[in-house]
Amino acid sequence: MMTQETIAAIATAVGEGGIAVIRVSGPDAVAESAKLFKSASNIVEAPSHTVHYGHIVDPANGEKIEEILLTIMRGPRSFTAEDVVELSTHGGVVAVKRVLELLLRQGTVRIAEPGEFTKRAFLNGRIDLAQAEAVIDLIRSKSDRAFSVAMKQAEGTLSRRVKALRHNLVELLAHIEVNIDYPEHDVAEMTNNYIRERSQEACDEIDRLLKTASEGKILREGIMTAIVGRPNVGKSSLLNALVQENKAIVTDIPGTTRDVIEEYVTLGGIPLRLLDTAGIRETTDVVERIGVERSRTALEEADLILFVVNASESLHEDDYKLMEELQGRPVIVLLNKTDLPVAVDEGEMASRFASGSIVRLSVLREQGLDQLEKVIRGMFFGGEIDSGDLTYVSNVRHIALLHQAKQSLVDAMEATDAGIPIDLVQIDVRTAWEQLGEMIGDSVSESLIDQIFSQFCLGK
Ligand SMILES: Nc1nc2c(c(=O)[nH]1)N(C=O)[C@@H](CNc1ccc(C(=O)N[C@@H](CCC(=O)O)C(=O)O)cc1)CN2
Ligand SMILES: Nc1nc2c(ncn2[C@@H]2O[C@H](COP(=O)(O)OP(=O)(O)OP(=O)(O)O)[C@@H](O)[C@H]2O)c(=O)[nH]1
Ligand SMILES: [Mg+2]
Repeated sequence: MMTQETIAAIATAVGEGGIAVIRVSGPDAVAESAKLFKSASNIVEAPSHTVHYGHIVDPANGEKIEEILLTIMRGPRSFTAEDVVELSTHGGVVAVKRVLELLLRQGTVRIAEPGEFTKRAFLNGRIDLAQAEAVIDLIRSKSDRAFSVAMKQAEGTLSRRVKALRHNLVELLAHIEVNIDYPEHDVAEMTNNYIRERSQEACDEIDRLLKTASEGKILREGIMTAIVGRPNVGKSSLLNALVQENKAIVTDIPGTTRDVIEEYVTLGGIPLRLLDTAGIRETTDVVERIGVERSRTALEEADLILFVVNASESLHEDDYKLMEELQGRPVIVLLNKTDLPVAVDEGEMASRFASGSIVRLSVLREQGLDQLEKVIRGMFFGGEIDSGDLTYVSNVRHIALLHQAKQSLVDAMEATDAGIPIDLVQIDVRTAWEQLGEMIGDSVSESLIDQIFSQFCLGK
């Protein structure tokens, strides 16, 4: 599906900068650029992957417009797998626009749609759909880790696992096919076992991929972590210690924090979206009561709750009330102020919460924060965040397809168990194979492709 039109766009962000780059791709990229380019080198003849110094000149009147560097990459060894020319102009909005206008004025070059360069890389078979989608994630990633994950996917790690899965399903399909053609009663049971085993294996791999989805979301957006507890136990002090800055006001007056304070912090490689909340207690103060309501909302929405208790006092009625609400939630109990004599009944806490989730802390002395970090890592990644192949399914489209493929395989296994003829079972397996294919862009509709690439920015 080779495209014939030549397209151009500004590839760098619009605004002031050192340089700006115009990218041109398509069969006329070199010839059309050459019409505007005055240089010691003849770029029509120049070899691929060479850079040339020269000027952009308006062919209408010979006026020198810009001093540029021009790069040639001939297809298929280019980003789009077509002939690509990049013109780097001086930064700033005016110069780059004038050069682009000159290129477009000639008639055969048109402005690219958002994502069209990457779309061509896909249509020309240089990358698959999952890789192309990762390019969007690359651009949007806001943390080093999210970037590394997207980079891996752009390199094809997810695609390889999906392809391996499909390869196994093709083998299974072939096996079933043989049995449809030569049905022998005594091998039927063996075939059924084989279908069950292979489908189960595929389901297990899909589950592993799906498990990475929630971890992937956490890596991109941070674990929503609410710091809760009754007033004056040291919640704001904890926030400040974790972000290593005095973001929240700390005083010894109960009810200091009135509104939810939000900060991002990376703890042992795990991004947290920390919410410091107003101490939860019954109160008649109107402002404080609104704050307490906001604390409750944060508590309800949190992925992780840091429940702070003042260990130097015995448990308070407000603590008991809160503990009731925390039942069944992902909680880490922080016994704070352990620099003071401990009065809280630790045995009682241990009977209410899993022992691994109780951490002794002194925010004042900065003690116990490393233990907190360990517990968080353990809870979310089984302590394995730094290892693994960095495959994270992040895209909602991929997640939906994985769920569908898994369901098709479950259908196949159930059909087998129910003694349904294997040519019908085969249909379910084939459906799973097709659904996985859609992840990497096998058999996807044109409108879906358009929709995916329209999310890109101009010039990508
Ligand atoms: N100037 C410039 N910088 C850029 C890009 C670009 O397009 N232009 N990229 C745009 O995103 C990124 C680099 N990505 C690229 C990926 C593949 C190919 C490419 O030409 N691949 C060919 C040839 C490889 C080779 O010569 O060995 C291929 O894979 O077939 C180029 C850029 C980041 N920096
Ligand atoms: N001794 C001791 N004091 C602490 C510790 N952590 C915090 N404090 C003190 O406890 C008091 C209350 O701290 P905050 O961080 O404001 O408490 P809070 O839970 O945010 O309180 P509210 O915002 O009112 O709900 C301050 O005087 C802190 O200095 C600790 O580990 N040990
Ligand atoms: Mg506070």
